[in-house]
Amino acid sequence: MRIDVITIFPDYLNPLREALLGKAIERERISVGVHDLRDWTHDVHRAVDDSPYGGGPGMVMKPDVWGEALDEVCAPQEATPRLVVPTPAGRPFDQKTAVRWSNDPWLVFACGRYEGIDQRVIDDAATRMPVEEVSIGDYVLVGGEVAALTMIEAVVRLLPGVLGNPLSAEQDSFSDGLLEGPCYTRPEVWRDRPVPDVLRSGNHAAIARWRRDQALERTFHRRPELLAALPEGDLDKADRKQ
Ligand SMILES: Nc1cc(-c2ccc3ccn(Cc4ccccc4)c3c2)n[nH]1
Repeated sequence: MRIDVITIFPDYLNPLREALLGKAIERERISVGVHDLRDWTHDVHRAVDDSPYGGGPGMVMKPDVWGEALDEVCAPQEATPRLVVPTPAGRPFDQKTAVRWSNDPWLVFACGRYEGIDQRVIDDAATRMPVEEVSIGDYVLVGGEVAALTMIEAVVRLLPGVLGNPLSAEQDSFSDGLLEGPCYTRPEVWRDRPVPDVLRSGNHAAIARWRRDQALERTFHRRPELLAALPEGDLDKADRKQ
């Protein structure tokens, strides 16, 4: 997978070079290009923003600069990129989206700042490539870089050969529609708190049942709407006793 990120703060994307994602780059599972939007300005001030038409607070990112940047970064090659535009006004990003995008050959992230990017940039790009305006949650960030890092991590960890233990991606929270239950490791007792006996019983059926019950209970208390969204028949008889 190729990933390109366009931003006025390229150093914000340095964490991509660390740890798991850094290893994925070293192993050439992904290639990452980070581009400074100001490289496509032509004025002495390298301006990327201007006042909003219609008035209002803040500034809007200029369409001409973004247009030239996207023309170059997304220039047609053997694959067509999916353009991802983080925004508080976007469709919610979720695990299903991460799984869908993990099959793409090329993702380009357009990271805005200020009050956002002139809408005509998105509308123009959509005539040449799939474009998705996406939110990572109902809270307001200052720019798109943190959202891009979040989504890139969620997608790249799903690629074969990236995670040390591929099973953990399959057993993710949300992969079965439920939240992850609690996890434990040594010591067996810590500050007078023992590990639940069932986890040391060696009875794998009982362990699986306990873990499922914990996931159901946690989902019921913290995210009840996820239970309502479970596909018909996903809750088996044993679950209904919960
Ligand atoms: N889930 C999520 C995404 C963002 C996000 C993404 C990109 C940008 C670009 C500029 N801003 C600041 C902004 C503040 C308010 C209204 C509009 C834009 C951004 C915020 N916030 N929260």
